[in-house]
Amino acid sequence: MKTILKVQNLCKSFEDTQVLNNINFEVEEGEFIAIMGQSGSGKSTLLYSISGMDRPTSGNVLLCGKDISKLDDEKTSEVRLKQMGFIFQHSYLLKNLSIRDNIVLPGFKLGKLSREQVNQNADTLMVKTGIDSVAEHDIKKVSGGQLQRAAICRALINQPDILFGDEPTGALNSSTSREVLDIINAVNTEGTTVIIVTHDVKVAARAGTVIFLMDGNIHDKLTLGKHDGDEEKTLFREKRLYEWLEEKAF
Ligand SMILES: Nc1ncnc2c1ncn2[C@@H]1O[C@H](COP(=O)(O)OP(=O)(O)OP(=O)(O)O)[C@@H](O)[C@H]1O
Repeated sequence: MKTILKVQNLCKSFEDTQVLNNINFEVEEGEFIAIMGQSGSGKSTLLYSISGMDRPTSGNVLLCGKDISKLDDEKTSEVRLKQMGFIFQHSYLLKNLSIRDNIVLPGFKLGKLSREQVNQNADTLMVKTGIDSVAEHDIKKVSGGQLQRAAICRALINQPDILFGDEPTGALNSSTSREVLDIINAVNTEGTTVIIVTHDVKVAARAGTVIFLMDGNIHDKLTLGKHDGDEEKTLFREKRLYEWLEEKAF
């Protein structure tokens, strides 16, 4: 297996408050990592520092062997557009644009493929995620679950190496959340590396490895192995994770 992301001695401070202390970990291509930890432990700060959304105070972040932590803003944006996809709790789709137009936008911006090819790829993604019937709808006229699926399609339009998520199902009800998680698992099974921050055991139990942050340090890791979609095994994974978190007094 190839290492896709290598985080070395990563520290992050805001003014005189150190939030991340010397974080080290590696992610293999095709892994699914969940980052958990108490509120304020530094989960989002870690996600932003390894995905070019924020700059570490010190340390290195190697993406496919290339240090992205010292790149200027323009180069960082380029790396993010080409190699990373992002989903958040809220979809942040652009108002007054259709679902399709939101999805194709990063593809047009990258300009690697023709507009026709980008549109075809958007069609494939929308069929896969079950939103092809609302492709031309205004984003104000679709459900929260459909919006989040559209956000996933937008994140995947440039075939990123890594899909990052910050509480990607945090605003969804439980059945919609399950459907979105199934999509994320399917994307991962097809080979995209996934790294998400979550408080939710049901979300983290979909990951192969759970990293537990405490006060800006990696306190522990739990290996659950690849999720294969089996519902009974999902329940077992959730139970295993609950027990592990209980040990940590989470
Ligand atoms: N831009 C910022 N400026 C100053 N302090 C910040 C900034 N961003 C985060 N922090 C601080 O860093 C610490 C970690 O925040 P972070 O959002 O990473 O935690 P978290 O584990 O994701 O929390 P939560 O689960 O509540 O979202 C907090 O004390 C927070 O106040």
